[in-house]
Amino acid sequence: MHNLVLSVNAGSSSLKISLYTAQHDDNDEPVNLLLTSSISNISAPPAKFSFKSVNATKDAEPTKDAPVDSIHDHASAFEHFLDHLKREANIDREQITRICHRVVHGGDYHDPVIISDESYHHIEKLSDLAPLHNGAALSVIKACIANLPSSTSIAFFDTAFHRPMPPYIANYAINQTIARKRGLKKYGFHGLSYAFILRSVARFLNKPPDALNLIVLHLGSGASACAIRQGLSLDTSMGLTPLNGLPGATRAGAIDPSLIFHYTNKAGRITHDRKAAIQLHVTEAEDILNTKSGWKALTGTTDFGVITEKADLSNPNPDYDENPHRLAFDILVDRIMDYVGGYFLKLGGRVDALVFAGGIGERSEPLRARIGEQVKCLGFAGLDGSKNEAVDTVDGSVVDIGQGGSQERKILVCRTDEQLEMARECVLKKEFWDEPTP
Ligand SMILES: Nc1ncnc2c1ncn2[C@@H]1O[C@H](COP(=O)(O)OP(=O)(O)O)[C@@H](O)[C@H]1O
Ligand SMILES: CC(=O)OP(=O)(O)O
Ligand SMILES: [Mg+2]
Repeated sequence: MHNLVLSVNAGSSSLKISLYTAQHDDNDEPVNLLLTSSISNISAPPAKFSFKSVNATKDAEPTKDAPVDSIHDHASAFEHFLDHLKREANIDREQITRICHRVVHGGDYHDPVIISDESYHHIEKLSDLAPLHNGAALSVIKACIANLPSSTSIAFFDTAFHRPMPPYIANYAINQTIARKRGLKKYGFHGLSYAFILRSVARFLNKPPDALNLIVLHLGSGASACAIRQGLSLDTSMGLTPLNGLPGATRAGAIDPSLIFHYTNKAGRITHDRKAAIQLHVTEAEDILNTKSGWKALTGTTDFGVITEKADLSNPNPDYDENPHRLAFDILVDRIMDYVGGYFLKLGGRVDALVFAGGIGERSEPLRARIGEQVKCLGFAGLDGSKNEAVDTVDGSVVDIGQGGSQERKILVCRTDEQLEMARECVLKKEFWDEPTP
């Protein structure tokens, strides 16, 4: 076996890894999955390690959510994965010829690029604009260069999907000379996920992607919404950085920008994390809003599953001082409504589907139920309760949870897979296979 493609997704709290064989001669699917691994809770230790070979009995026993004390960041998570791969899965590292890396902020890079000194430094320079992400991805890229020297690392960018956003949506109402000089505009993120979702929903609905209008909610540790018009990103809730828009595990989401100067008088001081693999130059305010806010600040947990359990959702008159979990839940529902309502209007009401994705979107049945109820006023038929409960029992990447079978506006769940999106594109792009590996 040779020509294996490893695909690595450094999220803010997780590292998700898949290994595929490249299938250049197969017209149907360019890749074939061999194994998946994920390390979650990286920012809320102990990290949890999972590993599953497609051919589990032959290769290795699956591992699920095993706590690992030695994992404290993305680089140590990746090293743990490599050790496991060597010990348990009987896979020779030399066979891995291409490694795809999800890089959240690409700035003005749109197409995927092979990692070179130049592209590495481009990504490094953007680290301050994605403080929870670019440095983490670079630490994994470094580990690949050290541990898998014969493979080619390729960066794929979350920002690329949002390139078609019209200027009146992507630009802020600030001085445009300064904005252009410094690249201060809305970039948008979770683009690899939105690309996967668009492709999967198009196949599910049997329509070409460029005929689809969607409102997609990618709700994970970082959460964002996206309006897709005729297969192109029209608007998205994250901005210059992944901080804006919906709140997340440790992120505040959109706030009045003046708030930071009232929150702390040290707002502008530059903070330094001496342990960080890449030195960041972010202010105290950015650090607070990125790492000490969101669900963690409101409730003490970053796990939205725990928040949902403790939210006492059947209580119609919650006491928010007594129950911060309910406050967190209701804040998320409220902010989602802002985007769903706004995007519905921007799409002129022509919406083929509302799609839930990401760790929360795929697993939180109560959150989907609440949103499903609220969007009825927009002409959605509402959720089918039993389909909503049974999502985990249905195979495939897309599940219809709406009432009836033929609604005009569907409500769907999509099991998003950024690793697969990158690996497919890697195999389909001839340029990544023409050059001999270094
Ligand atoms: N059963 C559940 N119900 C609601 N939320 C869940 C559940 N299980 C996991 N989650 C949430 O999913 C989040 C992880 O989402 P994911 O998209 O995998 O994260 P990342 O942004 O790191 O890629 C966790 O932080 C947790 O809050
Ligand atoms: C962009 C972003 O926030 O990604 P994640 O949700 O994976 O942290
Ligand atoms: Mg993610």
